Amino acid sequence: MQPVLNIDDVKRVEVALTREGVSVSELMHRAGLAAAQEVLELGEMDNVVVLAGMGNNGGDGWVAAEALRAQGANVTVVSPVEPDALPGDLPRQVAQSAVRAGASVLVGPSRDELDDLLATADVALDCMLGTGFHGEVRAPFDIWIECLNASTARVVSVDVPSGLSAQTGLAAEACVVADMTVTMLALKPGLLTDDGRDVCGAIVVAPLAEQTDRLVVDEDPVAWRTDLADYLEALLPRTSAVDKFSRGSVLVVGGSRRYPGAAIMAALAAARMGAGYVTLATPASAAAVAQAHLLEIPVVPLPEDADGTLTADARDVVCKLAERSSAVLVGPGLRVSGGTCAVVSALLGMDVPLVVDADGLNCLARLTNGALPQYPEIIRRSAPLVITPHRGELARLVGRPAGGVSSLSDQLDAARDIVWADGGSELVVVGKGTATCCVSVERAVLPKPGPAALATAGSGDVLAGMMASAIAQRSEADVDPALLAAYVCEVHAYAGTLAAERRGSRAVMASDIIDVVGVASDAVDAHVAYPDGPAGE
Ligand SMILES: NC(=O)C1=CN([C@@H]2O[C@H](COP(=O)(O)OP(=O)(O)OC[C@H]3O[C@@H](n4cnc5c(N)ncnc54)[C@H](OP(=O)(O)O)[C@@H]3O)[C@@H](O)[C@H]2O)[C@@H](O)CC1
Ligand SMILES: [K+]
Repeated sequence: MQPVLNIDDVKRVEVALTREGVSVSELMHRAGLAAAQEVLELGEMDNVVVLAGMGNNGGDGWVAAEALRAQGANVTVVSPVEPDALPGDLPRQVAQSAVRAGASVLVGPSRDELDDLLATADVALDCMLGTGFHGEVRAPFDIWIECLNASTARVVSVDVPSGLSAQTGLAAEACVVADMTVTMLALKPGLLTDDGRDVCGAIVVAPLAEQTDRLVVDEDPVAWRTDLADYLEALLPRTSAVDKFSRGSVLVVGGSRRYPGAAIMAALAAARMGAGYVTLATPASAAAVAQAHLLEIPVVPLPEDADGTLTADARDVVCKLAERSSAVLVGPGLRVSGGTCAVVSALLGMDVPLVVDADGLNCLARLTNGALPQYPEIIRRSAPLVITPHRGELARLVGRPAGGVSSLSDQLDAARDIVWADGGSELVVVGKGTATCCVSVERAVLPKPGPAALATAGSGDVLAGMMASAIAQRSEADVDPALLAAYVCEVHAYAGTLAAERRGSRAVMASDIIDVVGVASDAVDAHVAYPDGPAGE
């Protein structure tokens, strides 16, 4: 797994490195050399343009320029001011050194001059703005970014694409779209989520010092990005010695007269993820339509009110069914009412692994007055509990205003508020977004995010069904619950990719994802188990 650090923690690592004798000047040299090395590895890169800003990100660029010049490249550095006029000591010194080494400098070019220069470039190094960037991009960098994005040069961004917040992943109006980002010391959350996913290109981490790994871990990384090999312990069992019950049984509690579909999709996804036996319990007036869609899955009708929503009387039947299940999912299509809240509350009180999704989460928000971290006893239990909120649901659960969870960083913060208040190892918060985090009290795990095709109605219901299925199949196993949840997200993401290949990237519907869950999990498992084998290539 690769550690992900908040920007403030990256700065602390920088300070810790200086305490261990690696100066900021030395770090800047190593950063520039690391960027130059990546450029050299691209191959025939004779003409290089370096767009340098005024801070240390620019300093990295001047060092890279000198190193590439030493390798025989034609290097032109574009700077807003003369090298001697750079305000920071370090950037000024490395700029003066690059000039002495023969790098050409173009100061304050017009748009046409910059366009002409970039037209001759094989590669452009983006060193305008790094982690010190804030607000909207000011001149001249806004214009430089436009020219760069319009050019045909390969673009390598140093540390972070200029214009992107490395913390939030939100891009300013002007933001470099890179082919590659060489980021210093560790991954940052903003590179992995939201606009960051579209503008970073391939991400290479340059550790800069042998002490870095240790010092990064000392800073308690805000998250860990998984590699496929990390999932080995999370793989679902594949043995011939099974019957339908030993493969895990899942109870899905969901649906309403108005929304029968969500629960149907969750039940189907649970079956496709490998549970041997799935039961759907749904309000009586949704049961007939559900049964018509579910040939292999029994549907149990439950007491309902005049709106076709569960009443509190449903609790007894649900709890009896839950006792016989290896895992329960509650929420998809449920709606929020006194009756549904009573059912969710009863399930939380049981000793059965439980996944709470969608309206199950909205019931949980209502049961805790929109302040779940203040009522940890409601979710504290001995059996596993996985809650799967998207950003809006997560905001409601922790009492933030609408839109109050708007980045991966926010997702991680809000999820931590919940798991730390709970304090137990049974709880995982799967915070869904353009990057999904699986957060337990132990750590936060980031699975590889899926394609935009997954952002479609019902996709979350499918994930929730898959999650309950995986937990049912691993109920006896001692596996890190955040890792198991991340594995399920990874399979869901790959199923989205397969569905997009089959249907077209904008045409995927949730049922297309369900259809390929089985082949997606086979493929992910093969990659995990045999990373170098034919399936892993
Ligand atoms: N951490 C590490 O270990 C290492 C870090 N290293 C490198 O240091 C970088 C961080 O350097 P940094 O702190 O000097 O900030 P940086 O990104 O160059 O930006 C500051 C400049 O940008 C300007 N500026 C800001 N906002 C702006 C806007 N909206 N529009 C326009 N301008 C704006 C700001 O101007 P000001 O706001 O001060 O007027 C100032 O001039 C980091 O990303 C990495 O590359 C490596 O060298 C070694 C190891
Ligand atoms: K940059």
